[in-house]
Amino acid sequence: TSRFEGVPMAPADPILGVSEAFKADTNDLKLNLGVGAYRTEELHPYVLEVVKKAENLMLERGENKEYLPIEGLAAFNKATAELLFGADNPVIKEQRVATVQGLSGTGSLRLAAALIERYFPGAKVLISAPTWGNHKNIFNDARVPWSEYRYYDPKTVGLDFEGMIADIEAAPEGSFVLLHGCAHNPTGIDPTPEQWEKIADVIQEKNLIPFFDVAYQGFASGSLDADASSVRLFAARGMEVLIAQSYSKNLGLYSERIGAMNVVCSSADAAARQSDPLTLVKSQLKRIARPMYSNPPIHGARIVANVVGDPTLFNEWKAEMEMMAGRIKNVRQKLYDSLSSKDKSGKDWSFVLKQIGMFSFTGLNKAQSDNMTDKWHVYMTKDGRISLAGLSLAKCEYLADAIIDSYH
Ligand SMILES: Cc1[nH+]cc(COP(=O)(O)O)c(/C=N/[C@@H](CC(=O)O)C(=O)O)c1O
Repeated sequence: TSRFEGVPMAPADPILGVSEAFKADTNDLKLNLGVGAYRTEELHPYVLEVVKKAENLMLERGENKEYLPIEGLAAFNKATAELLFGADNPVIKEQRVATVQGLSGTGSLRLAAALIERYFPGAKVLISAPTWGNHKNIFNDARVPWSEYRYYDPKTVGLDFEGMIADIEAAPEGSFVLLHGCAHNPTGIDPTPEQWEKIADVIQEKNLIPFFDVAYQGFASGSLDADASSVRLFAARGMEVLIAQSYSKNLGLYSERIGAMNVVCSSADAAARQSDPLTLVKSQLKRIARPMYSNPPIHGARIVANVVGDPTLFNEWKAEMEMMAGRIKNVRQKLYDSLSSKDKSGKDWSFVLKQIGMFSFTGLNKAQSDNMTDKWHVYMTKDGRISLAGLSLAKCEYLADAIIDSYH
């Protein structure tokens, strides 16, 4: 007998496990609306043109594969902070941002969780109800306590703003509040600019710490600046903020694992570098990263630095992001049209149009989601989320039939 027999079977991942089930399905009607990964109208994965151009440039240069510093590629760290805030933002000019390259969004969130666990003992993180399927795992494994703030209101299929504010107001001083920068996952429901102002007010009044997860900058609206407006609003108030970034979706670098952890500190006493909070925080993020993975992979960092660093490539990237966001908006509209023309029940499907980003939160419960898969071969997460990025215009009628059948 093996000494590993006592190891229990881990549950399938609520999101990535759906892709495994999809692959196993032999029915050619099958649709993978599970994982949030962009697909073309032909439902193929998409490598951005600018990524190919940057990689050709890199190949011609014949760069080496020496270890990166623990904090990552300097050119990437500079570019990623400037993308997030805008190069002329005071937090950049005053050098009040510490940036450490992370293993994409997940790895960056994990670095921050480890920092919280180590230097903010007892502090908890407030996460939205519902939230991205991996947030709870990340904080559980980092042994950081969390609790939920109300976010989704099934009655209005909208934001429960009063509940959200009440739960944030009730949080103990010094708690971290995890916020989705844009394109909330899984609901696709974002606060309005006025609501973001109120959220910032409450976090400031209650002396809480804002912690942004920015996984879709530029991919939600097609504009890098618009999608970063919530983060920039908090920074403009002089607040200290944690921000995790990912280039999985907006630059299509899913498996390159490229992202960053940014910390905005209120004071950056550049002279007294030793006691400067940024230096202290960066030193501890490095201390955490070294035994975890030592130093990050260089390839994705170079791609981002090359794309952002070259004005032609940067503009081409913006155009490709608008194209991707545009295709998803078209699919969203076509799905809405199909649902409202096919469904005779009089149900109001306009929530499908109001939601932003990659996902639509259908309101289908677990049993109904199971019906989508078992009967219609539509693969989606059991919280009722569908990734529109995996949907083509050609398949919208079929999906509408499946949703209507599953609802009623
Ligand atoms: C909000 C959010 N934050 C972080 C991540 C992590 O992505 P990374 O590739 O580590 O940078 C994802 C990925 N979301 C999609 C894929 C996944 O679950 O990993 C998803 O929700 O389908 C998010 O949706």
